[in-house]
Amino acid sequence: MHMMVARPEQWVKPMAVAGANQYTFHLEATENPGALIKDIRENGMKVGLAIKPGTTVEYLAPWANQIDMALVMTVEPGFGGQKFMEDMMPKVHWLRTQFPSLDIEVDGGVGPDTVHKCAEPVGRSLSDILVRNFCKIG
Ligand SMILES: O=C(CO)[C@H](O)[C@H](O)COP(=O)(O)O
Repeated sequence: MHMMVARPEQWVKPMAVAGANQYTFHLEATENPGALIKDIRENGMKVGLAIKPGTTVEYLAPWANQIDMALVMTVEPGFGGQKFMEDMMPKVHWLRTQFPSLDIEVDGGVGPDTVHKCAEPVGRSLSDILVRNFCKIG
């Protein structure tokens, strides 16, 4: 579950009860990421940590060894259909280099014209999970 919400603390238990196996929250939305990570684990879920385009990857780095997945937003959160922000790719590259076993998700503007930019290999594939809400095939 990608929880693009304010006060993500309040939805941990309900999502676990609903059967979620991973809980991704936005680093910008909490004042205590460590406590939230612990709570998610204690509720039996994997931890995903997302950052908005304006947030530096160094802000995420202290938590990288405690999470299962880092999500680099390649659009501003809010709505679909936005243009892929290629200038977010250095964040992905840096994370892949510093934390080789960490799963990395890219969300926003991913499509036939941009997907290769997310997937160029750096040891292993640059990004592991690509999010696309609407995709026309054929
Ligand atoms: O919630 C989102 C952004 O707030 C979407 O996950 C993101 O925009 C992906 O959509 P698209 O298919 O348009 O790239």
